[in-house]
Amino acid sequence: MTETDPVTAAPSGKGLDARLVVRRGSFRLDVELSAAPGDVVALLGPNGAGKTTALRALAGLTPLSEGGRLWLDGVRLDRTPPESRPVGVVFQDYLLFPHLSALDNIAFGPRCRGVPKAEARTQAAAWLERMGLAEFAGTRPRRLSGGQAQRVAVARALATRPRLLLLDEPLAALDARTRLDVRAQLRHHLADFEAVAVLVTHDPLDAMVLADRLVVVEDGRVVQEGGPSDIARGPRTDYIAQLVGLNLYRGEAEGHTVRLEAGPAITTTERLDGPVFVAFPPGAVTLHRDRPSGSSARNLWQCRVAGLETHGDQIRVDLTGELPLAADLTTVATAELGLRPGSSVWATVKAAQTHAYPA
Ligand SMILES: Nc1ncnc2c1ncn2[C@@H]1O[C@H](COP(=O)(O)OP(=O)(O)OP(=O)(O)O)[C@@H](O)[C@H]1O
Repeated sequence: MTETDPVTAAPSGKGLDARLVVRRGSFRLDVELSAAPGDVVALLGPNGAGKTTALRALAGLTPLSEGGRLWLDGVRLDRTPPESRPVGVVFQDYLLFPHLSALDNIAFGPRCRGVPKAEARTQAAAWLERMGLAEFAGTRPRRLSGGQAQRVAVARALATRPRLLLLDEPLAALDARTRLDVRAQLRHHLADFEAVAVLVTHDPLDAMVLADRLVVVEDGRVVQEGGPSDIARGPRTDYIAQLVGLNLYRGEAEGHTVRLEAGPAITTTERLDGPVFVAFPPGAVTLHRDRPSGSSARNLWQCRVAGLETHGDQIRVDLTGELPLAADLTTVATAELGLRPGSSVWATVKAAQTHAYPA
């Protein structure tokens, strides 16, 4: 039984309305989550942030603690046992029944919900067809590839016509190529899905491609939420800035100058006053061996190379010094500058390439 307090009034309207309060040892999750039917929400966050705990609470596998609530389509769910919830779950490692064929794996859900066997199998065959897997109807899970198995798992969850679809790192176990295919197909199915979908992921690309809205969780709390492009343009924590590949600083603006809490000032194009964030991409940073004399860049800092790593077709240079920052350079530029850990360099960033916004 849950320890949840009775909630007096049912929220009006369809969709999900939840406050997920869960205690696990010294960890406390407290996350508000609401979504309309048709919404795809991604829960994004670092290891240990509480994403899986949130998903387990939605599925009913972990009880809510005091102060929590969970409503779906105007019905209170937190006292409903997991198997009776209109919830479909897709796990990262598929969890298909090994002794059942692909078709019977999908038919299992409708069967459990009282659909007669022949009808459940007809529905399952239609799902396999939709997934492009008709020829694998009689195949057992161990003979399916990772991508095929994950599609069967998605079909199995959707076949029960859930009002809430939960996806826990659904692409994490797939190799890069398969991931691309399954991501595209999943996007298509989620776009057609008429109820609420909640996706847990580490991968910002999965989140941005699959979800309409991102909810970023750190240490059991929501630290930022919004559309993918809003989050990418205006990250509000170091974790999110890293995720979307931006250098991020906090400071106090006075006109075009932002004095950082620790470190130097940054000149920006936006005119602002008061507490702000300033962000710029690593690609906006130019490095010089010697202090540049004729540079028009307003922002010039002396730095030391802390590390170098390959990042796509570029080299990501990790810099410490007056201002810790990441810079992206071509391999040729890195070689020409003779950069190695410990090298002393000057970094410039044009004001026009920074973006400042209220904190
Ligand atoms: N059974 C448990 N008992 C006590 N604490 C737990 C238990 N399971 C998880 N925790 C703690 O709860 C916190 C949240 O874990 P959770 O698995 O939800 O995070 P996550 O965001 O899903 O992380 P990851 O991305 O690594 O899967 C962590 O601090 C973890 O140590």
